[in-house]
Amino acid sequence: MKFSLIQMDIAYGQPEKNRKQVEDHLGRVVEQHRPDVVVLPEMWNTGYDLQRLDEIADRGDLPGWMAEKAKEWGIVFVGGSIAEKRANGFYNTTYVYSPDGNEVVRYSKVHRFRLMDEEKYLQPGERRSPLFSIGEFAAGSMICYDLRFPELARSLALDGAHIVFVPAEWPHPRLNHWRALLQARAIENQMFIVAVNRVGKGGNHTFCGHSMVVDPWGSILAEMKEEEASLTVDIDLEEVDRVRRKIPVFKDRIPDCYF
Ligand SMILES: O=C(O)CCC(=O)C(=O)O
Repeated sequence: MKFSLIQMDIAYGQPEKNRKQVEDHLGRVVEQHRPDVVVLPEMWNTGYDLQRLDEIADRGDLPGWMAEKAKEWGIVFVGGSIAEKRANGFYNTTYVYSPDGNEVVRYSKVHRFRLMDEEKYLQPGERRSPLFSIGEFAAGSMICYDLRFPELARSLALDGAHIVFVPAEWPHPRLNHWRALLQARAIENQMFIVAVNRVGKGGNHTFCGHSMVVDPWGSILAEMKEEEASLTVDIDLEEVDRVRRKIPVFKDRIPDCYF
């Protein structure tokens, strides 16, 4: 199965410009590589212009637009995440669509990143499983800072996830954390991690790119640098079961010992 990661710059607080950029990237990537799955970065419609969310957050247009794109291109579309306005506030939400344009899951980021003031502007997501299917395999999604909470990735793995997507806007100077945590989550849960970060500047932050695919053994199958680019990787999801048979971590867990 082919997975395309779109590592893009995001125009600060300019949703229309960003939608056009996504449309262009998507068309190019799909025509060139014919992927089965395409993944975008976090909050690709607005960037971290949190103070202007009332003006710029999506009010219900983008989910329908992403559904159409999934159908037009016949892809599983992991729509990164978008800033959206709901009746009770703003959320940072991932929508995933099947190739026939149906929504298969939506997940709003639960852990809010104080270093970038998320708790002042965004509501935490509701507690429900971000699990969905890609063919016969279970997949899950989390968003950026969620990566620091091994419990979430472990819950997805315990629910059967073979692959977890991590759309992000992860800034410098923590590139070393990004790389180490992605590998750690893949190794400890013996699953694929497909992580899509943005590049460029926004507000006071410079984002570090290095989107990558990590396999269940912890090897980085492919990694981008710090420029706008896309990456298409062939992933054999059956590798998860092979690794889990080799070192049967999930059989050897002793939940009673974990206080
Ligand atoms: O955890 C980090 O260092 C970065 C997290 C982040 O930038 C985010 O959640 O948007």
